[in-house]
Amino acid sequence: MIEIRGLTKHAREPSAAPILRDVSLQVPKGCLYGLIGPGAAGKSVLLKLVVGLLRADGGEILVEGEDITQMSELRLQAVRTKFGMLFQNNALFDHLSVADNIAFPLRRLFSLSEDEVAARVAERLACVALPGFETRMPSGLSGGQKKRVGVARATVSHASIVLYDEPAAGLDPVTSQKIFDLLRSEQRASGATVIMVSSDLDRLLTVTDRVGMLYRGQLIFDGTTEEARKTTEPRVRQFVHGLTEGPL
Ligand SMILES: Nc1ncnc2c1ncn2[C@@H]1O[C@H](COP(=O)(O)OP(=O)(O)OP(=O)(O)O)[C@@H](O)[C@H]1O
Repeated sequence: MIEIRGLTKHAREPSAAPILRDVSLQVPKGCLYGLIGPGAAGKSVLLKLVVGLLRADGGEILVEGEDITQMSELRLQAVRTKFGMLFQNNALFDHLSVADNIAFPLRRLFSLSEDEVAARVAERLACVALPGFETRMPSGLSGGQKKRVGVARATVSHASIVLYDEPAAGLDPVTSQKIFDLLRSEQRASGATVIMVSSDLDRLLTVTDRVGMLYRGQLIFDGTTEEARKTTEPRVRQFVHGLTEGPL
């Protein structure tokens, strides 16, 4: 369970509007939560605050009951073992093989034998339909394959919370749908709590349980996927249905 209360993040320039303003939402345990909103609404910043990569200027972020906004870096590192994350633009390490990329969080956060690491990597590669790709280098992979390696890395430590930032950006429609289906089946199998940012609303909403919409740093909608589809809130309705006419 992730509970965000009154979260505020100021912009670097004091005169600019805050990046996030008094955002409160709950992501229940085992929920796949879709975070939507126009560009620069604050979605990526919210994910970075939840994982403690950025510090909040106000409010609380309770991760399984513990407020991470007040934690020391040392304590945060321990809490990060609960997290898996797929960043925007894959963020694979180009100088590391596929296997070393996937093993990275395992080696950093846990003390496992190399045999155990290799077994976990092979199992993850099979799950993302890339069996035997261990020794390949990221530069030799297609965009969709890189995303799948990213999914393997985000889920290799069996994290109870997984954050995905634009997991299918830049992929063709069929590959995108396969990535979303993969993320959904991973989430069902693991029971993880997931927050997913995506601008591919048509596909995102086929896999989410709940949806939140950020607009200019404020949460203007929080509800089930069904409620998001049926809402009469003009900005949310326009965004969810991709309408050209409306207040946005
Ligand atoms: N590390 C940071 N420190 C300060 N400001 C930041 C940081 N990262 C992003 N911003 C600013 O915060 C605002 C929100 O950015 P964010 O990346 O969260 O938007 P987003 O909703 O994810 O947009 P997009 O869909 O375009 O990726 C932007 O104005 C951006 O310039």
